[in-house]
Amino acid sequence: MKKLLILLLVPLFLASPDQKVDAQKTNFDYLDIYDLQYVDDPQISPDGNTIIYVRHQFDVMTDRRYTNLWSISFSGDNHKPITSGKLGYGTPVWSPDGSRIAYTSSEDGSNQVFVRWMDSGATSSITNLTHSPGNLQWSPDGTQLLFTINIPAEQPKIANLPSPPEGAEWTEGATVIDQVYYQADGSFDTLEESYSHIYLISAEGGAPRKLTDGNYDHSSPSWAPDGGSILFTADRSGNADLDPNNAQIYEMNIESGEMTQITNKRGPHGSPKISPDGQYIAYTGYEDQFVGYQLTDLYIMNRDGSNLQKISDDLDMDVSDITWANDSRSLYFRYDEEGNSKLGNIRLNGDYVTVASNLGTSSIGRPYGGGAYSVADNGRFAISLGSPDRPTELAVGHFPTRMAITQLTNLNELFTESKNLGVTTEFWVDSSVDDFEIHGWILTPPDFDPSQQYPMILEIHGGPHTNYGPRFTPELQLMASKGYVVVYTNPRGSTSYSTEFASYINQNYPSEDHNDLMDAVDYVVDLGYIDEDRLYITGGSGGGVLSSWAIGKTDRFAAAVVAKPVINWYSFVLTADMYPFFAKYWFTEYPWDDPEQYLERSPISLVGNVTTPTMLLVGEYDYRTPVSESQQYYQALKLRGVDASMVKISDSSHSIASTPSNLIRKVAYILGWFEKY
Ligand SMILES: CC(=O)N[C@@H](C)C(=O)N[C@@H](C)C(=O)O
Repeated sequence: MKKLLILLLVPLFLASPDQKVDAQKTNFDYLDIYDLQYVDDPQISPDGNTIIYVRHQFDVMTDRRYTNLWSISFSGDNHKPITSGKLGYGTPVWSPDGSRIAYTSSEDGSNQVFVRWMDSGATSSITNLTHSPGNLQWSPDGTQLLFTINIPAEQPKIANLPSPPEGAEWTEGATVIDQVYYQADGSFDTLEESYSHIYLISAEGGAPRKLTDGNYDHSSPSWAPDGGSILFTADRSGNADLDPNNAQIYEMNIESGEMTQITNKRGPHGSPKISPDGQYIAYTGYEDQFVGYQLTDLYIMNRDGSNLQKISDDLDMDVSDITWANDSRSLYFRYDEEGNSKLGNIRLNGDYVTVASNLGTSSIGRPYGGGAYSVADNGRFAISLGSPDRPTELAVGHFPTRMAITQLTNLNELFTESKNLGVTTEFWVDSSVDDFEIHGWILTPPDFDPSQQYPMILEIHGGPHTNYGPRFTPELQLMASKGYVVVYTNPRGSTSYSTEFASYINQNYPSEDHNDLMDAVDYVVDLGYIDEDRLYITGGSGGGVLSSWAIGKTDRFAAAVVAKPVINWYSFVLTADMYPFFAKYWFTEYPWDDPEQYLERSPISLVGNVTTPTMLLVGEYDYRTPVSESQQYYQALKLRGVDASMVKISDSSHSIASTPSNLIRKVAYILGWFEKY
């Protein structure tokens, strides 16, 4: 695999000239993050003439991300705002005739559905909801909209408490928890028990009609082309919480409310969509094997569920975000291939082609995959276009004629013109343990000169079933701008290569993924410009697992920052927010039945070897890899007399990069720790 590519790339890399810095430009610095602008969720009109997209910006005074809707024609003219201000406007959807858009906004204080008439600009909120709407879907005739909201269930009452005397100041009280999911990373408060339901509302407003019932979650609603019924997914078994990953597809007749279950195989059945000719249902998913990673495939079947066929056999990469082509003969889909996020088109016989590459996200953190697209009836499409050198912009193209993909926006032109950035170079390295080849990237500092010696940071991704790629990453650019060579890779377990590569670490994590990381370090060190006394290691979440595992195996790193790690799988599955999934899919037994299985792959089992000065870094409200994981490692290191510190980031969930100031803190503490050693 990839031998030829290595031969081509390595000499190219070795021959690369010094990176010249422009004296007129300054290096990318912490506060520059607030100047970045990102394009997201581009929605092309049904006639392909206009694109509405969501523009992300950051406010340095409130430290918040705000979003507005902008409009631009397919030719790139007439670029103008639809909304303005420092609030949240998002999820735009065109009505089928292109005369209106629906979107959600918090401009009235709480999130509501809005409709805008495109010719006059008249805009109105059409809901008065007490909970945030999502998944807006126009009916085919444009008269109605579907949406979902989370409705709280009745809360338990265990104690009959006396009321405090008039004027008394008692403490707050108690939080009563009796549901399986009582915390979710990103929500700082304890969760109320709630269920997602589908609603229907007239596109001109009025009282919404609740279509679904019961204590079950209902997701991904979509219309049948005749408007008479809808599809959605739900796990109505009554045991969805403890037995996750098992959503089935249902069809509901809108008039009668009658519901038919269409699928029955155990496993996730995601995003069902009926073909425009009404003949087929397409969905993404798999038949559950109860393992940490399984490939998400694309299936089609008849409307009644018969003649089920997997059509993505040739792809061997996860399929997401499917959209039927207008002629019902193919589907557009998103996938990641070798660390590159792409838009594809697949015919019903399984033949597929890449329509566009380098899709980008609006993340200011690390270089994870993702991206968004939409396609008009005539094959014109809009994508969020990424690049290693700038934030995500808007681009358009046409399928199947394959007109050149044209970047329409340049929101960051002045930024990129005034900044010296690090340069990203790809490499592949042979695994030292088997036949896999490991893909990675080197981000060199703006003034890089290969005849000099540089400190190097190995930065490791989490998931573990995700991928990094040559994408714009403010987090790692900040490290490069401070003079570090930053190396990041996709060790085995990463997605976007093959099922064999991603599933290698099923119930086997960490394992040879550690060797892959060390092979990448050896490769870059051998290039001759790394000061081996200044090798550093960091990584977050799954990357926290692998960085703490690494310092238990080797003392080659001068210092480590283990960010939001899992240190002890036993405690992790009993404290993490998604514990039913982790316990059932990442391990074969519960921890009390087989503690050995948990301990042997826990970084805490290697802490007795660690001599590397180590900082732990975690968000104070991280409910995915809870603070107690970092504490265990910190306390063990202290007991052993190893240099250690622990940084708890205030007001932060697992997604430290979701607030600019917290991302800045994360990088500054990492670099501060490395500078000490
Ligand atoms: C499935 C999941 O949430 N895994 C976490 C342990 C993780 O590694 N998250 C990654 C994506 C991160 O970088 O936060």
